[in-house]
Amino acid sequence: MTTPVIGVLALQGDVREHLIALAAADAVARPVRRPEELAEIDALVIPGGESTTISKLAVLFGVMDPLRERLRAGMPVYGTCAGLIMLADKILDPRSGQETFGGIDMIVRRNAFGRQNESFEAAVALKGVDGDPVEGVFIRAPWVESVGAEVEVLAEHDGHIVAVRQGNALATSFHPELTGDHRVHALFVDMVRDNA
Ligand SMILES: NC(=O)CC[C@H](N)C(=O)O
Repeated sequence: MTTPVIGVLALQGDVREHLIALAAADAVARPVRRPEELAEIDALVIPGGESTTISKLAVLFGVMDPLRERLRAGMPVYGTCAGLIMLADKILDPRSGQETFGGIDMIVRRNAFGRQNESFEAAVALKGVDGDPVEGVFIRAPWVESVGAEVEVLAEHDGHIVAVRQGNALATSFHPELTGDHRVHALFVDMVRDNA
């Protein structure tokens, strides 16, 4: 495959940081928010932000269904934080009307770490990333309450699942795009190349 073209869903959230991290990991990165733009990418990142807002805007911009279709067809996807929530087949505590794209057979709890600690950083050993643990930046982060048989758990923090993979879908509760360490994005770009 030539250099993969990876979109960053640009409805809301930290889009710019993902564009920078993907470019550093040798992908062509571009913001996408319209169904026609979705058709032109090899893979997609769903950024952190606010999952209820992303859900509403996805419906408004007409990308909810086209994106679900592409995910069902196996397009590689990586979601961070709110993006992880958007990839969950089920949310434990959804706001009314909140929908997800789905794609990972898991149940997530929103703002799960929030009660103890709104935001924090912790070293996270992530399967698939060699060397030092990654710096996990958790911002009102969800955790994964439970996963189905097809889901591989890649990392835990304090006994809670914070990174998973199912087929071509990768998700982390934390934000590697905010750290300047591009190893997780490089892992995703490798997934995209393997898929080609
Ligand atoms: N940093 C984040 O993406 C926070 C996620 C946010 N708490 C949500 O529920 O969408």
